This record gives sequence, structure tokens and C-alpha cells, in this order.
Amino acid sequence: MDTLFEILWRQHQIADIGDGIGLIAIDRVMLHERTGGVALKGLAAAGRNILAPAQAFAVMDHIVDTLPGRSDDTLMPTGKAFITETRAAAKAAGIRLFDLHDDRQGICHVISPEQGIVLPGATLVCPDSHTGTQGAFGALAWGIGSSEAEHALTTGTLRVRKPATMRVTVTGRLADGVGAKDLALHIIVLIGSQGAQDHVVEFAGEGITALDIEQRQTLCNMATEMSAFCAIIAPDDVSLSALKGRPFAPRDALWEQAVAHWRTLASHPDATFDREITIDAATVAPMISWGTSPQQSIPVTASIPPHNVGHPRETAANHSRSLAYMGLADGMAVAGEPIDAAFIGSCTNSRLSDLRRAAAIVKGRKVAKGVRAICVPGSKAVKLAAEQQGIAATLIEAGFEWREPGCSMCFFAGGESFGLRERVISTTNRNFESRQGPDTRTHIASPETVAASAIAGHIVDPRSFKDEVAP
Ligand SMILES: CC(C)[C@H](C(=O)O)[C@@H](O)C(=O)O
Ligand code: SF4
Repeated sequence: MDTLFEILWRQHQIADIGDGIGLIAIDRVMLHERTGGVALKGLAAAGRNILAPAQAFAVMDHIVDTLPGRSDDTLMPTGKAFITETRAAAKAAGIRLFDLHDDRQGICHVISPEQGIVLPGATLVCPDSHTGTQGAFGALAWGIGSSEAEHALTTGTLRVRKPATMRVTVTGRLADGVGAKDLALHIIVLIGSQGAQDHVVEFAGEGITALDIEQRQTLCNMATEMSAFCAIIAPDDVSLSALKGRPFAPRDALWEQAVAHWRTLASHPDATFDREITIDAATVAPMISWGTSPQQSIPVTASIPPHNVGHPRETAANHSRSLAYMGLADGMAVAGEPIDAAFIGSCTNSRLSDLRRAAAIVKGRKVAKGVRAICVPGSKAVKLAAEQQGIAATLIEAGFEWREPGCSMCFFAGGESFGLRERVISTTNRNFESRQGPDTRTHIASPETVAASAIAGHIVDPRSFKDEVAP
């Protein structure tokens, strides 16, 4: 009785190499300028061709400047070369490139579904750790290294160690004001940030099927922070309607044929998983991270617990180091901490519905004095839609900077950053030391919590912030 993962593995396994490793057929390769250009250059240097150029796609997202009027110049000292070399290599290789000024440009994991590149039942790889985001569509999508990307491009295959399976079933529905980001942090606190290592995580249950497709992507994105091999959600009406009519998705009779196949893709009711976890959606509250790992998170209404309480695999030394780095102490509430900046963006929470929920919170209000608030839409398509729908105007009116799409301040190594030791509340997925700038103190949370905190000037529960902030 197969799980969805085992069905997709069987459908793509060309050979069982032994030792738990399969030779897997790869349907799509996505590349970005930070790691993908390296793979393309490596192939060219070795004189190898790309087996199926029509199935490989490159985009500029990590290093590109997100200020209006941008060019190939970037804040990352060696950044320009990544951009120009990726462009040249993609052209020489004859693959599609969504370049800086292309209307389809954006963060790789955001644009792939927008363009219909990811499809249910397909295998998709990208030299980027958050590729599992795209498992929200029922694809087997996982992150690889640059040299694996070279191998996938030139052979259409990869050797893969077969991961174990884990199902996270969410019963009931999330409460109002609680979203997929909160659910993801709740799960990470429960199982730890290594909790899903070497596992494919299938998310299932009413709490998952009730999520819209963008929330599902947020959840699958955060599976990387559980150290999962990747995440997957069985395709259904929600995911299929999100892909219908997309530029690279099949059309007409081919679409119907594909749908008939995709409808068969689900774990058998009697399938057994190596691990099973069940979560009652009613127990999930808006979450906030207090430390330097996503597992160091708490409900926004709670106080920082002493080490080991609810935080598996956390040593006392780790716990103290995180607190010292963050300028916090045991037993403190994180709510109420003044912030220097608020960031809405990244492949976790930069889609239209994320921005819409943030805008609903800030509408008619102003970002607190002294807080730098920035919104970076995940793609040009998101940006244009947000502008057309008045979402951008609401955010700008409130005092948010409105930027061009890209990874931006999710990732200091791309060049853009917040200031020394600044306290930032952020919709991103990683709160590691110096992730968003030199010694920045990042708190990760949902778009609602980030938006509400930007208005309040301190970390706040989005469900009750209106009581604390005058309209
Ligand atoms: C630069 C890239 C390889 C990296 C990743 O793989 O995740 C980045 O996207 C990140 O989020 O840290
Ligand atoms: S938005 Fe952040 S997490 Fe996502 S791919 Fe870019 S750098 Fe990585």
C-alpha cells in the first residue's frame, strides 16, 4: 500500500542502484543566478550539453538589487558577475531565462507555479534548499547542489538516496488569524529543526485541504526548516485550478489527460508511513521565534521557556547563546519587544494573499515612528497584481517601502541587509545569526504578525494589536 511519495518514486525510478539509492528521472530543472550559473558554467567547461533545454529554466532572484530602477549592479561585491555570467551561460545553453526585466521574473519557487513549470506528479530539482515549497502542488520537488544540477541537466537523471516517509496530519481547521506560517513553526517546535531529516513529509488532513494553495506553499517551504528531504501535498481541486491555464502547463486535451492521471496521485488509505504525527489545528496560535533557529519559537502570547521545554535537541549552551545573541532572557515575553524593522517577503510569504492579509492589517494605519518597514513581492506578477488591486497603495500609504521582486533581505549574502544588531520581524523562513545583516536579530512570524508589529512598533499579537494601537 504505497504512499504518494512511493508512487512518484516508482514512476520515476529508472534503476535501483542498490544500497538504498535509486536512479531517478528528472522532469524539470530550475536554476538561479547564485548557484545555477555555477552549474551552467561547469557544464560548458566540461563541453557537455543539456539533454532537454526546454525543461530547464533559469531566473535572477538571489543577488538582484530590489530597489526601483535596478540594473545588473548589486550590493553584493561580486554580485554583478553572477548575474552577467548566468545570463551568458543560459543563452549559450539555449534554456529559458527569466531575466531582470522580464515580467515573469521573481523568486524561483514563486515563479515556477505561476508559470506552470511545476506540475503534480513531476520531479523538479533546483540548487536551492527551499525547492520543496513546490511540493504543495503534488510534485516531488527537492533541493540539490550545483554539481548535482549539472548531472541532472546533462543526463536527465539523478542518483538519490531514497528518503523515509513521514505524515503530518492536521485535524480540524486553523482558527481565524492563524495561518500556515504559524502551523509550520508549531510543527517545528514540536519535532525540532532536525525532526524530519531524511524524510519526505506528506501534509494531510482537513487542516491542510482547507488551506489555499499559497498557504500550502508556505507550509511546504518551512519543511526545509524541519530538515525534510522535501514536502508534498496530494493534488486536489485547489492545486489543479491554481495551475490551469498557466503558460507552461499542458492545455486542452493534454490538460484533461494530465488531470485524469493527477487525480490518481494520493497515498493509499492503508499506506503506512515510517513516522506519523497528528496535530489538532485548534491548538495552533500565532507564533514568533525568539532565538536563532526556527525551533526556538513560541506562541506570541507566551514567554521564553527554559531550555529543553518543548525544544527537542536543544542544549543548554545553545539556548543561552541564542538568548544572548537576541538580547533576550529566559521567562521574558517576546511580545512588547521594540523593533527596528519589519520585512514582508521571501519564498515563504511574498505571494499575493500574504500581501493582501498584511495590507488588511495596516489599512488606514501608519508604521510606527523609527521602524523601517519593507515589502518585497515574490514576483513581478505578484507586484503587478498587488498594484492593480490597491494592495501596494495600502502598504505604501502606511509607510512600507515597495520594492522590485527578489530574495532581498531574506538573505544577507545577496548583498541587501538590515543594520548592525537591528531587531527585525520578518516573514522569512530563517532566523539564523546574521541571516539578514551583520548580527541582526531576526524574529520570524506570519505576514499578519509582521504587519501588526510594524504598526505597533513592537512585537504584537495580530489578533489583539488594535487594542494597543490607536487607528
Ligand atoms: C543561495 C541558496 C543556495 C540558499 C539555499 O539553498 O537555501 C538560499 O536560497 C537560502 O535561503 O539560504
Ligand atoms: S527568498 Fe530566501 S529562502 Fe527563499 S530562495 Fe531566496 S534566499 Fe532562499
